[in-house]
Amino acid sequence: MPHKVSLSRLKLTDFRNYAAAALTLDGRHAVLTGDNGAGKTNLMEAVSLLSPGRGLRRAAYGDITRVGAAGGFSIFAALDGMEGDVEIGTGIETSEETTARRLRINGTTAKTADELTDHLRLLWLTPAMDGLFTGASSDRRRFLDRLVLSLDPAHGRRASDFERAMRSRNKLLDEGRFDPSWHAGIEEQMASLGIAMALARQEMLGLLTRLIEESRESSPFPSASLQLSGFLDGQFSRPSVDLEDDYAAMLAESRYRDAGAGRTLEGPHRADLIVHHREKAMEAERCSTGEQKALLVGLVLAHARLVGNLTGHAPILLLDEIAAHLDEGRRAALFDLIDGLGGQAFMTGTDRAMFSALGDRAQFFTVADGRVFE
Ligand SMILES: Nc1ncnc2c1ncn2[C@@H]1O[C@H](COP(=O)(O)OP(=O)(O)OP(=O)(O)O)[C@@H](O)[C@H]1O
Repeated sequence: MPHKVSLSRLKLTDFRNYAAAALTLDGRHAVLTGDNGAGKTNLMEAVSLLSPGRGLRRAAYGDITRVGAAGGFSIFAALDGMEGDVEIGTGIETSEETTARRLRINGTTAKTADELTDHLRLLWLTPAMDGLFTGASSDRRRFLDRLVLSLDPAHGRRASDFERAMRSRNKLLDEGRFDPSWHAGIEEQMASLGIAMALARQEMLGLLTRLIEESRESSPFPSASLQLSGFLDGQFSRPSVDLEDDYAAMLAESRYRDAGAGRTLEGPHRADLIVHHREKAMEAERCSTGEQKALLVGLVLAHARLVGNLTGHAPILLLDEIAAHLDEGRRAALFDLIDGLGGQAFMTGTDRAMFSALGDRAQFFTVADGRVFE
């Protein structure tokens, strides 16, 4: 069983609808129940900001600050983390738009938010992700990149460096500048970063596929088969240096075409994650709403198991309204599966009775009007 990483304290100030709130957790799962609009998802969002990036809503930091607050928001958390006890403080100073947040780990300012991944890994599933299989490919790419990131923290830097290089190339093309040496430098950089990104995604899918196959029999959820499409299709077994050379050559050849299109038409930014319902041999997008949800839950839990196996530390799970729409038997099976992952899960719902099968495996909190109590 992987080591359990668990939050023991959470304090919020001027965060969404919380002027001030504090939770003391005892290491079990945390169930948050309350009416619509009470602040359950806001609490999950606060926990999600203990990972790099903009959290589970991908919100602008300025929007997170409580309306009417004089300054910015802050989050404080204490946890038994991957390297032992740790205290994390994060937030922004003013409610004005900002792209950076302050981050202190054990009282020391962190250089980058990537340092958070030394202490905990977080995975989430929210109702906003329900349309993942039918929605835009950019959402699936982001989902996939989050999966990669939770195992390979360098993936985020790679992706943002690739984006930056691609923007420079697009700008040169837009300005009608076709200086071969300028382009070659940028395109070489794009090739090395882009191929590394694609290979990291492919490796992640390979690991996940193997794990899904191994646990197929015991899972109450349908199993997904996963493929990347749209970039390097069928070429992943080739040496990466050859892939880099080919991609750089492809970029060099397509300068005029890309200038006409106003963007770079080939690359890891065009890849898509293709998911099939394995037992039905059906594309996920053609499955029913309930089947899609079950596939997604199965996928996220398989990934949580993978992170636990590979890092030796179970990730913290944020599962927003996960038990809704499930019958009693399926809910109980789901809770057993979540508990069996060995980590701490945060779960929300409107009705406490929905979580009764968790019994004393969970600590129950009531959320009402921006207040939270046991
Ligand atoms: N920056 C903000 N300042 C103050 N209130 C905010 C801010 N952002 C969001 N809210 C409010 O927070 C409230 C709680 O939102 P949240 O999404 O957490 O509810 P919830 O308990 O998850 O509800 P549901 O069951 O409907 O999903 C909403 O009424 C929303 O208007």
